[in-house]
Amino acid sequence: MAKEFTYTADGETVQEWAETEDEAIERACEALDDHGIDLDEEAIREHIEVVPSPNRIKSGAEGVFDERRRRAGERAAQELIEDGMDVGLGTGSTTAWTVAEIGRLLREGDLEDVRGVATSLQSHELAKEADIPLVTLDAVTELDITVDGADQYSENEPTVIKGGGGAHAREKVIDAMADELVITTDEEKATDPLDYPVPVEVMPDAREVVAEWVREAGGEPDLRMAERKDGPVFTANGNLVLDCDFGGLDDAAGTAQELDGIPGVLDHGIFLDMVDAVYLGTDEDVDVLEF
Ligand SMILES: O=C[C@H](O)[C@H](O)[C@H](O)COP(=O)(O)O
Repeated sequence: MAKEFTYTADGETVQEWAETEDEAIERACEALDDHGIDLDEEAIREHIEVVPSPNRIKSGAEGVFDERRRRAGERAAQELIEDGMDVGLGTGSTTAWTVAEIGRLLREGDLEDVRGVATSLQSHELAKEADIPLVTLDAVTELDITVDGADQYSENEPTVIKGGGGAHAREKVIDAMADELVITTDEEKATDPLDYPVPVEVMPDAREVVAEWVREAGGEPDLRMAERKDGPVFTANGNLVLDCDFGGLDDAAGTAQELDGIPGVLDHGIFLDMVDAVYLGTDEDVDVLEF
């Protein structure tokens, strides 16, 4: 988790984040000086909160500090999580705010007895740092709710595309186990029909033949390459990811069915008819779509 300083005076907001509290204080002092505001270190510390670290999330500071995603993620935690719930904790920049907010509500005594199941190592680490008690996936068979993110959502059907961070196979299990699946996202990710290239997790040795079968199903597969490592991305399950461009998914159910039937595929990123609600952050507020 990173640290963020926020201070508002005379209608002006000074906001700085850093990986450590000391760095955040240093940046806050510089920013306050620039604004001619005098605040001592103790007061600065009082205005520092724990926030998700952009260095550990694929979309970086631009995604994590997108106000619309932050608003949606936090609002979902405030409105949906209740005492005693077992909660699936989604992956990505938007649900990172849900995880951070659940942690804050627990620390401040506004929530109790909540247990989380992480959908990825990223959300596991975040939840640990946010002091959310965690249980392993094999310790539970049902969840009260999962709050997850999406790479694209539809305003007209309860289907999303996920897996931009390669976490979709585990996410699909945890999303399916929940009585309620709520997607947190921002208004820019709405598209009809869905056309985000579908992430397909595939056994490494089977990548060429699976790519061929994806082509026969009408998709154009592209092996996902790593950014700070030579070669391709390996998932948490030791597999590869083919990003498969099908153009617009006029028949999402048909495409999902074809991908389900390909040997060597662990899972794909079409989450068909799974969504109960979408919390979408807008520039001003959070809108809720219910299905
Ligand atoms: O594999 C990653 C997940 O499916 C994420 O939930 C998805 O990529 C959305 O992430 P973000 O909220 O950062 O856009």
